[in-house]
Amino acid sequence: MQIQSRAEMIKTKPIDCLHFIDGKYVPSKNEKTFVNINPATEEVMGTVAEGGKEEIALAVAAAKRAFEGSWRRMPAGERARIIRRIGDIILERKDELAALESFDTGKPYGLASSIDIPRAAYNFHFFADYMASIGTEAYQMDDVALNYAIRRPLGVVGLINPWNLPLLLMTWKLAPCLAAGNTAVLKPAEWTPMTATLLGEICKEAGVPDGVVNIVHGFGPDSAGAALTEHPDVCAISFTGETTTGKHIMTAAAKTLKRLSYELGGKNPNIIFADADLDEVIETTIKSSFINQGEVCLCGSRIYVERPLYDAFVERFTAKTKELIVGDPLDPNTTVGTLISEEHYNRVRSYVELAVEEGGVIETGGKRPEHLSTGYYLEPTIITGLTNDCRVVQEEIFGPVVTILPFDREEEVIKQANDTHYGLSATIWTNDLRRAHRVAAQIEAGIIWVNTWFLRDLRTPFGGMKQSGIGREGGMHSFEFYSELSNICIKL
Ligand SMILES: O=C(O)C(=O)/C=C/C=C/O
Repeated sequence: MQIQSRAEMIKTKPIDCLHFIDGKYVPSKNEKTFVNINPATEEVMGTVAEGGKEEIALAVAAAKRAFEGSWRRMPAGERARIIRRIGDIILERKDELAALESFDTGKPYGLASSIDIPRAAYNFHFFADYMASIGTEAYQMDDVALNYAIRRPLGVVGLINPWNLPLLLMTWKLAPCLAAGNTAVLKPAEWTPMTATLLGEICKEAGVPDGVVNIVHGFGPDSAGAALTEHPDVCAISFTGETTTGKHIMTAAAKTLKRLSYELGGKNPNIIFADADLDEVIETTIKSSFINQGEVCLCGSRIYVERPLYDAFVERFTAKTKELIVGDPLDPNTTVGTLISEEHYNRVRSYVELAVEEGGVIETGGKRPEHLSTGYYLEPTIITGLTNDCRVVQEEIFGPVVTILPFDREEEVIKQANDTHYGLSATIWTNDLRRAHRVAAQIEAGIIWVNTWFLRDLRTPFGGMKQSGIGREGGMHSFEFYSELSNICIKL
């Protein structure tokens, strides 16, 4: 059955994407567009307006007007009600959004429907509630003076978003940005424009005033992305994506001294001690290795197993991996969909070839499934026999590819886990409570899970260290980024 005919079953069709500026859908001034490819069919499923300097200028001007207009003066309770309503409408349109997210990314429809879209709605619900509870600080200087801090919004904020969890990550930024009273210009990833486009009308329907949320499609360099990072009226940029792109944005933003929040790349260790519960480890490690085709910055792609458990783990994990179903993202039985694009597919494939050159053993996967001649499909891949200094163990692959290395001592695996210029997340499996705390405290990562993975409390600090990011978002940390504090000292 053709993939598109399954889409009929889901009753959603791909959409052409215009910019959303000042509350209206508009094409680029120069009418330029680019094509949107469905990664499962490799066919053009629509066109996308290609924005540049001009569209960014219009969007930032609209955001500035809206900021100076009603939005920043809106009572927090009213703003919270509108933000909560955005979450409600996302849930009302879940099936449509999940289908579009699956068309754009090639991820299984079931994953978009169960994780991506509900979490996008929750991002708004969480920050609508959280904003009511935040305070600031006050200090008495004996009977001489009283100090108290007030919190103000920044103004116009640029949000630059990745293609792996498009709506989840865009709303992870937009919700607190709005809750803090800012206005926003969003630049979706060029490969995933459709749910971002719908977010415009969803915000409008929820009561967001025109100009508060603006969406401009386009590319990075010499396009909408670059223009956003250079615009003098944009006072902050929150970016999720590759470390190299982050460095380019920092250079551009320096000229106007923009505040930056970065969640960048990762090459996350998954450390499994011999005392761990193997059934539990296997079940979760299948997810932390291959969910979303391994295209999650938090995936534990470097697996380290204590030697007594190594053979049993490799055998059981490989067998379980072979049971994963690679296929049509719209098929309810599919657990692994396509990679995002031909370019990314070739890049991930090249790492599998490199692994063999570096002496690795492909325990399973590494190829296009025979029965899938069209679409950017790659089998989940397990590689053993490498050493920690191999490029395949050091470099972010961002695909369904993991390496497994044995270790003998705690000190050794901590050293190996930290031997990377990344520092985003880590997973530790052990039932030894003291060891769990001791090892976690020594792993250089911003987010560390023990006996679980991707369990998210949105109040917690979220972000990476080293080359994996700058700053934290989540709970109060988001408000720290999306607002300014002023201390007022009153002489008594
Ligand atoms: O769970 C989150 O809030 C989040 O930011 C996930 C990021 C995943 C990136 O690939």
